Amino acid sequence: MPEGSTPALSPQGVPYAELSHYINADGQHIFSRYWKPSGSPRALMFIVHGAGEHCCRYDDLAQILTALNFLVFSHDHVGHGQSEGERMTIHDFHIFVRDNIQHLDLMKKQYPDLPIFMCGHSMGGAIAILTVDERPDDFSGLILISPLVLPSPQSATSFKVFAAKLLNYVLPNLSLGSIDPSFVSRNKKEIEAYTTDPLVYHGGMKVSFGVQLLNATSRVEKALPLFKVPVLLFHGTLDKLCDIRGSHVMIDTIQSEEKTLKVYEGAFHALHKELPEVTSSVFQEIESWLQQKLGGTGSSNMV
Ligand SMILES: O=C(c1ccc2nc(C3CCCCC3)oc2c1)N1CC(N2CCN(c3ncccn3)CC2)C1
Repeated sequence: MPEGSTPALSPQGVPYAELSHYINADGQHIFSRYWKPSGSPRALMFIVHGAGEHCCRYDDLAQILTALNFLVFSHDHVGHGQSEGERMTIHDFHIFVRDNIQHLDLMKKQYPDLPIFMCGHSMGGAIAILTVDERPDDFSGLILISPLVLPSPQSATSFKVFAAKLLNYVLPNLSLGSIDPSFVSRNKKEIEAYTTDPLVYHGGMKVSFGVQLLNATSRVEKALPLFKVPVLLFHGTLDKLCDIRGSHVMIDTIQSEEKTLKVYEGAFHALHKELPEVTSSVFQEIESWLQQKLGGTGSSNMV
């Protein structure tokens, strides 16, 4: 460290020298996380978290994947968790995709011969779709948990969309309010864990961020007709944040030979943080789909 210079600190005041991270194209420190299997890895899994949360919330899923000898990696998007950047603020949604591709290339360099899968939740699902769309040959499969493909009709009526786009010019930092976690999961323990997590952003979503999410849904819609990578999709019928119709549109539009949509009756948005019977089913489905991808042939079905 040159004399006199102060060490770069995370938003929580931890020196980045003590944290795994990479530096993105804008010179921002992006906190990264790695879960390594005990043996030599047979594949890589890139986990992409959603808006307001952070990658360490995916430890449960990562543990299951390392038991399958996956090396799991992820990072906190700019403006999230332990990464730099104004909280939940982005002027171009593509920055999330750009940073994803940078991390992907770092891991490809380190593990050039391993197949790579990606798993995204909610906004992270949109980021994952757009990342795979840019690098289709880099991925052996994509897993999506309640992805943001279409906004829910409640949160994005045409009046609200029009108002948000207009407001974005005059009051981009105006809060649209924050998510009620009880709308997102029926699991009281998970709701408590989320609401007390200091790395989660509990502030309201800014108008400018909501507009970027809308832009993302338009980009995703354009990407679907040419999408060919194998997909495993999960969606709850009572998702109030990301409309399940988006997953139906996706499964009907993509050209992937192997595509599966698992619908969970009565389940809310965060399927990986839902009632135990839902979350364990999702994790079991992920396990068997990956085992089949790495060992058997693919198939296409919807249940
Ligand atoms: O990525 C999202 C997210 C959040 C808000 C959104 N609003 C939209 C609309 C808004 C209008 C314009 C079009 C898009 O999409 C969103 C996606 N995430 C991750 C999810 N969080 C919710 C809270 N979580 C939670 N809550 C309770 C228990 C466990 N986890 C973690 C996951 C929400």
